[in-house]
Amino acid sequence: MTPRKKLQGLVAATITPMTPDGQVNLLVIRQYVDYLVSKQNVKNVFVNGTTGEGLSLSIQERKRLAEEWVCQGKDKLDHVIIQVGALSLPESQELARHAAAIGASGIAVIAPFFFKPTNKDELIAFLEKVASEAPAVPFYYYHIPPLTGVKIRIEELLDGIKERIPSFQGVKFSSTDLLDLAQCINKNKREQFEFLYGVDEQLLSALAIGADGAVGSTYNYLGGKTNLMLQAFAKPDLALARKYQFLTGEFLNFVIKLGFGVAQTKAVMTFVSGIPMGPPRLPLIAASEEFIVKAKAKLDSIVWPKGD
Ligand SMILES: CC(=O)N[C@H](C=O)[C@@H](O)[C@H](O)[C@H](O)CO
Ligand SMILES: CC(=O)C(=O)O
Repeated sequence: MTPRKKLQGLVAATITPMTPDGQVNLLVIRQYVDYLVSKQNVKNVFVNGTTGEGLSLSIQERKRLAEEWVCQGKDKLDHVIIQVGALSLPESQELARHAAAIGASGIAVIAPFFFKPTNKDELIAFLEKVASEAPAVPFYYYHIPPLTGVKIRIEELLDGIKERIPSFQGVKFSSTDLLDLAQCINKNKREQFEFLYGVDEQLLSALAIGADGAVGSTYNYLGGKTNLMLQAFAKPDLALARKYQFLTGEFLNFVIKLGFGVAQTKAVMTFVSGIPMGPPRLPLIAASEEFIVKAKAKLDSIVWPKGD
């Protein structure tokens, strides 16, 4: 496999823009790319994941979106990772082949979550069948146990994984189990795997333990502030890094209490960026006007550290 730049820093888990009548709106992806790069300083994206409602889209919609992100991201984005996981193995394989054909920089696979793998061997068997359809494309496992119910620990999963999946590159780690993350990082130093953390409200803790970067929904609209947290951490100016984590956390803590999910993320991104993200797809229901008013007031009230 050709050597590539290790993925570090922030990756925006992209929202899937929709028209008011619920069609995927490809026309705003170009503007979306420019917004992420110029306003949030975020140059990596993770498409068709949780935030992108990837599992609520048809295969055709997923392919068209992946194509649009790769096409619009050309010469602007560093990495375009496509989430190709699906409940059906052949569909997942088809999406993996498609991602490879259009030149995606990586693929990620979420664990099947209706019939669930109950142990490491079952999970690896599934992942291997998908990865082998795109053998030259860096492969990420997407670990999100609160949504999939698949709780197989990553420490266990990674043991010997390169022999089964030679393209294995890393994990998108959306679990609060920092002990598991720490053990993975400690045991896999030689492998150069990438650990991308996915619980935005506690990214600083994951960085402290050695995460390389992060994939998350909030980097769509708080990417700039979170980049400043990363810079402070690298310096290191821990007091400043904490300040950023406390403030982004203050916003998330507030909206989580109101009820916060992908529908609300779409609404927040719409008022912050000005790009119409539209409604979510059923079974998700659009955020209420009351939520939007309160969330906007909260975000506007936050006083960020000076020098920014
Ligand atoms: C469950 C979920 O959507 N997790 C996202 C990524 O994995 C996060 O980016 C969260 O949206 C974020 O941490 C806010 O809670
Ligand atoms: C947060 C994330 O990574 C996702 O939406 O898939």
